Amino acid sequence: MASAPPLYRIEGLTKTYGEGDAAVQALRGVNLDVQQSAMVVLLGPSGSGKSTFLNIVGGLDQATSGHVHFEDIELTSLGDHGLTEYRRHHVGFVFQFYNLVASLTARENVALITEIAEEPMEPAEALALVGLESRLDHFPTQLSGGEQQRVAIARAIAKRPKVLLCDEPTGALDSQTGVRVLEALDQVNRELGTTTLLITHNAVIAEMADHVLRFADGQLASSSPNPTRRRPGDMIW
Ligand SMILES: Nc1ncnc2c1ncn2[C@@H]1O[C@H](COP(=O)(O)OP(=O)(O)OP(=O)(O)O)[C@@H](O)[C@H]1O
Repeated sequence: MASAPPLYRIEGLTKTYGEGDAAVQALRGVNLDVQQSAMVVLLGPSGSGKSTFLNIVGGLDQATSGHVHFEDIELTSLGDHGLTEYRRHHVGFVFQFYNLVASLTARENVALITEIAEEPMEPAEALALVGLESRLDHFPTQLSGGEQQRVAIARAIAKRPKVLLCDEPTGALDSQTGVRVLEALDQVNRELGTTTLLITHNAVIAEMADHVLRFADGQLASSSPNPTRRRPGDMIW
């Protein structure tokens, strides 16, 4: 049986910030296919281009040259309106800081997104998927950092995006709390098949990936499948 086509096909991607003497080449020609439903972990030193790459793939930033094909859409040919539509329909984001609305409960924070989505999950269902079924009516200040991050994940996946892009989602958390957050991402990837790209500085986290990308100096230094994908709870920090 033929394998499914990749979700993303990325060719010759470059990004230069600024001009002349001040120009910074953040990406210098990245070529990559991302398979449907994969859990992909991105590693690399600070400044190697990971966030720039994720921001372009997520339609938050424009490439300088090259192509990003998402299914039959070529992101690099879209203007601001097209990129906004792409993000709205297909992409969920999780960042290091959770950006929850302090005056709203967990359920209400998730509902903010489901109100504008086409076929969203019930907020309670999204929160149950990340293990927060008993925290629906808690406010952010009544939740731990890890629980707040799991609300942010529920909010990102409640619109059933094809892709979940996570930039240092455990960066502000201790390792035990971080593992619970990674378990939530692992669960979402396995149950919903949401293709997930996750940036981290912690190389151990690569053990939960199907595929590991290592960035160095704006290029992909390596792109390798992981022989055994571990559950986050089985990873040793
Ligand atoms: N908006 C910007 N304007 C100018 N330069 C930028 C901008 N964003 C990123 N850069 C530069 O591009 C390069 C790549 O940055 P990027 O944030 O993608 O790296 P990173 O691998 O995600 O780093 P970190 O792990 O520290 O987040 C760096 O040299 C950075 O200083």
